[in-house]
Amino acid sequence: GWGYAENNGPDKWSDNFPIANGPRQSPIDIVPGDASFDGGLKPLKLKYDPSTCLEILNNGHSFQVTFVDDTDSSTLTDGPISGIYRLKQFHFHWGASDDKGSEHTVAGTKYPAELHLVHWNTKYASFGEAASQPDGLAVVGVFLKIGAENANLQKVLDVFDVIRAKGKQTSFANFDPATLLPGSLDYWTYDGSLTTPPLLESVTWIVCKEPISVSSGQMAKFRSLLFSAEGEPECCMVDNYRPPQPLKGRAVRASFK
Ligand SMILES: NS(=O)(=O)c1ccc(NC(=O)NCCCCO)cc1
Ligand SMILES: [Zn+2]
Repeated sequence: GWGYAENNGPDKWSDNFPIANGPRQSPIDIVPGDASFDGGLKPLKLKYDPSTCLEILNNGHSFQVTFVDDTDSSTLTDGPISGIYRLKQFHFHWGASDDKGSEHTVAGTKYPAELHLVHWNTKYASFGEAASQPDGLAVVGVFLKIGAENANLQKVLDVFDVIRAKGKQTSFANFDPATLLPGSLDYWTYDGSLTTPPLLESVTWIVCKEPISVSSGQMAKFRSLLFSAEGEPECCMVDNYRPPQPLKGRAVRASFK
């Protein structure tokens, strides 16, 4: 299956997923000077209920925290979208060293990691149905920058020992993903895709301008996870990011001046 190695990584994904060369692929390099301020963009409205937090899983590509999404308890509204989008999961992408790891870049700058909060449009019956629609998904991206230890993030890192290998999962209750958001919710937005196979072109991307902090020691903890399953040769989960893709004429709008 697909991965991030030389033989199955981003340069090979188009073999099985030809949409990899499509017109609205993600991530992209965001050039602030090329983004156009849109006064019509509303502030993001994120309303998360910690009691909808369900479990944490190592899926062999990243780790993800999944949420109960059978009611409108944890939602994204306003911002660049219309209607109600429900939180399904959040996950991260990161590098083997602090000089790389984010998927989106800002004027060529790579951050050590990037958080993705994945939401689906409730005008569709399910995440899977929404994922195949051009307005089906909305992903909020938050950059992580090396600095002070992040106590909220540490709550997630503290369970890594039990999900070290691919396929491991454990219950993870009462975590509030709002604690991982930056102080300012200024954002850039553009039409894009999933950044991993199936690379579906169904994502309204909402990338926050302000990063959150992570310490170098915490980044080392991310790198203690494994791409490999128990009983397989150990392969550290690092560099699980897709590089920026061609903009192909897309507009990037800014919610701020
Ligand atoms: N990195 S990302 O663009 O935020 C992302 C989010 C979800 C997924 N995929 C996912 O949740 N499920 C895969 C199956 C989608 C079709 O049902 C892949 C990439
Ligand atoms: Zn992602």
